[in-house]
Parts: sequence; structure tokens; C-alpha cells
Amino acid sequence: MSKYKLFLLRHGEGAWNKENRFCSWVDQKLSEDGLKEAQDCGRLLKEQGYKFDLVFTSLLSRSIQTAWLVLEAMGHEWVPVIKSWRLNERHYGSLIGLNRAEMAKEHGEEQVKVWRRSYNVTPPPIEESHPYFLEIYNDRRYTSCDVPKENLPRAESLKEVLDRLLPYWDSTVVPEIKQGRTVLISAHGNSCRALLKHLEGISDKDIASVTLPTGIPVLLELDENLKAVKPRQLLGDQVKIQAAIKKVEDQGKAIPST
Ligand SMILES: O=C(O)[C@@H](COP(=O)(O)O)OP(=O)(O)O
Repeated sequence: MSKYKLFLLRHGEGAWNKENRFCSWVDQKLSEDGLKEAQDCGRLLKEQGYKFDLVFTSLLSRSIQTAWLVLEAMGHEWVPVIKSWRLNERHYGSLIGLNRAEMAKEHGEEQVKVWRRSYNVTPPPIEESHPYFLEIYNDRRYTSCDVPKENLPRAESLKEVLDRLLPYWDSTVVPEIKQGRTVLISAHGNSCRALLKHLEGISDKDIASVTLPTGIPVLLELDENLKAVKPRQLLGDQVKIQAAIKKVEDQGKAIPST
């Protein structure tokens, strides 16, 4: 029986989503379209009568900006927002900054799909010589995490994302939900996919075909053990949502659709 509602949201389109580059732990802001997606998402949630008591975000601006815009559009700017690196996007290692279509031309679409959607495969780690290494690891936001900076990931599979996310989910998010608070998690494509895998009991194989579009709220209905009791609902115009999913999938093609 459905006892709790939980909302997951992949942030609105970021500048590097538009350029088809692996963004991951690089702190890109929302694009113009992304700003609008976040506002539209807030308006839709308001129209449908949903209200949040608490919002969780990653430490990356695109998820925080999205949360703010959603709350503003709902007229609920006062709702507390709690941030953690444990909701950050999957660390794409040495792939960070690279263009997916160019990687597909160089390594093949199958390899890019394995890097993007497999459960167990970790991409090559980011090296200190990588152009974005210092920008990431010298960033002040990572000095006050619950792990020392040197223990932060240098690359992650989806499984490794779930391994670092689950302790936070169990210790910090679950107690709030169990107290009856309606929670929005404003995060990323892969941190949301990892959580979905856990909550819906998706197999290692089947998670490869789950893709989340930007700016579309995902409603989950959970039982008293916080397991999903119904298929997830992506809220909004279903034709547009299917097109948005295809667009994300096609980003890994050698010549992506425009
Ligand atoms: O890191 C990135 O570039 C994307 C995900 O990329 P894919 O796994 O879809 O390639 O993450 P997000 O835009 O959700 O923060």
C-alpha cells in the first residue's frame, strides 16, 4: 500500500548538456532552456497541488538553482534546502568535459553506452593533469564534506554512486520521509537513476534502459519500507517527455539528433 510520496528531479538543462559534454562534477550553471524547464516544473507541481516540506540537492549549482526555481514558482521559497556531495552527479572520471558524439565516433556508440548506462563499469579515473582536476578538487565546497577530500571519488560506476548515496539516504532522507515530510530530491540523471534502482528494485541489467530527461519531476509512491509500490510517474506532457528521453539517449550517438 502506498504510504509516502517522494519526488525525484533531474535538474533543468545545464550549459554542458546543451553542448553534449560530460559535465559530472564540473559546476556548470543552467542554460536559458534549463532555467525555463525548472520554472515550468515548479508551475506544474503547483498546478497539480503538490507541496514540499524539505528539499535535498547535491553540491552542484545546477541542482541547487533548479530547486530554488521550483520553489519560487510554487511560491514556497521558505522550504528548507539541504545539500550534500552524496547527491552529486556520477563522477565520470577522465571523460569529464568530453563530447559524447565525438567519443562515440572515436570509441563506438556501444562503448559510450557502456560508460553511460552500465551498472558496474567505472570509467578511467581523472588524473591530476586533467584540465578540470584542480577546478574540482580545489573547490571550497568539498572541504567540509563528511569524508576527507582525498577520499572523494576520482571516477564512479553507477554502483559506486549508489554505494556513496545509500548511507545518506538511510541516515538523513529516510527519517524525514518517515516523519511524514514530503521530500523533493533535486539532483542529477545518474544520482536519481541510482536511487530509482534501489527504490524500485531494478536489476543491474535493466537499469541500463532507464534514462531521465532534464526538468521533469518523477513521482514515486512508497510503502512503509520505502519501496516503490507503483510504476514511477514522470509528470507532464507524455509525448514531450518521451521526446526528451530520446534526446538524452541520442546524445551518445556518433551523430546525435538535433
Ligand atoms: O554528467 C553529465 O553530463 C550528465 C549525465 O550524463 P549522461 O549519463 O546522460 O551521459 O549529468 P547531469 O546533467 O544529470 O548532471
